[in-house]
Amino acid sequence: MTLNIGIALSPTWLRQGAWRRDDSRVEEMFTLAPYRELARQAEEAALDFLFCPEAGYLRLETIDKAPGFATLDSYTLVAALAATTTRIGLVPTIQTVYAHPFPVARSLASLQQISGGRAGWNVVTALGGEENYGLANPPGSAERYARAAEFVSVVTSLWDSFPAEAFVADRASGVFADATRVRSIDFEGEHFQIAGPMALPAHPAGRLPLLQAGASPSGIAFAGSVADAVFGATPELEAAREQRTALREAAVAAGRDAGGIRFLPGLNLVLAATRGEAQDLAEASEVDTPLHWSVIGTPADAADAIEARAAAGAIDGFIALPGGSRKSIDLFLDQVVPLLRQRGLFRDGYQGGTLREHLGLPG
Ligand SMILES: Cc1cc2nc3c(=O)[nH]c(=O)nc-3n(C[C@H](O)[C@H](O)[C@H](O)COP(=O)(O)O)c2cc1C
Repeated sequence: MTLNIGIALSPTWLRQGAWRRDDSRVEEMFTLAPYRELARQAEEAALDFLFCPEAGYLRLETIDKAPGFATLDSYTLVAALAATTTRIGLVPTIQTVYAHPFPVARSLASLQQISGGRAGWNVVTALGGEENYGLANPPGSAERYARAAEFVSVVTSLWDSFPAEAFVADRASGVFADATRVRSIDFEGEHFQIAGPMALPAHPAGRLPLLQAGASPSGIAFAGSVADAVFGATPELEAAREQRTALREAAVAAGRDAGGIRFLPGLNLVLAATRGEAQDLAEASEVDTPLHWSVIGTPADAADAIEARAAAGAIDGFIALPGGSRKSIDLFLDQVVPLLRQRGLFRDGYQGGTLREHLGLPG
């Protein structure tokens, strides 16, 4: 079995009290430098993708003590890294509750072009932040997912409205684009009215892979109909197995193959050469890990935990969230990933150039 492996591009190594370490380089957290370095290391380890969450608002209650949701904007950061990397996939998070599909479709199509087919999109229905969009309350779950379904449908129609093959650029005949293949979409939905077409062609690599995060029955049904992969928060193995099964059933209910959707839970990793050191690191950094599956231990402990969940049918891969200190990133990429390779759980090097290829999706 080949796992799909991403790594979070948010500064997970500064979480809770870890930013206070002498070597945390917290002063650089709003510059490109630490993320460019993480991207380079992750690409050397041939990971599938960089995954950038996005909260879009700040929790005032905790900002005095820890960064919380204070981060660079997800899309902007990923777009900057498209220029500093060549192989690794790039997955920003963009919410569908307050955004508008036309600029989102355009931004992602542009990212797909400038990255040479390495872009993806983590579709979320927003954690919060309604106060920043003139609303007193967030819309209810059913409404958010109905809008998300329409949003994704219109974005994909816009991507298809100017297909890659329509960009001809034939100097001899003077044909720039095959106008018969570029079409308006004239979309009239419940939430959006958009004529189109998209103002740039699709990339020949094909449609951007869609990730999704949301765990309610509506979220799972939505993922079943559109997502290629799902980011989850499942601390316990049994919960992970149940969510993976529910997602596979939702894909089948939506007329897709069960294997067309991959479950990739978050994996907190606080790593050190010995278990004792890892425990000390977790304690010193006040790392608190209730939300996600967690390993506090050695690289071998992490590889064992990953192998056990894969063998139990609980995961198709994971998104690494290294914490405690930057050392956890180094140990994950330099030691855990090679151990997974030795155990036949991860491919050797890149076998393609696009995110679709890294994820094993049909072209
Ligand atoms: C593991 C996980 C990660 C999430 N990451 C984000 C995120 O980065 N940004 C965001 O706005 N919402 C994020 N969400 C929130 C979801 O988009 C969604 O609003 C929330 O989970 C409620 O939907 P649900 O009831 O289907 O779970 C995340 C949710 C989960 C479960």
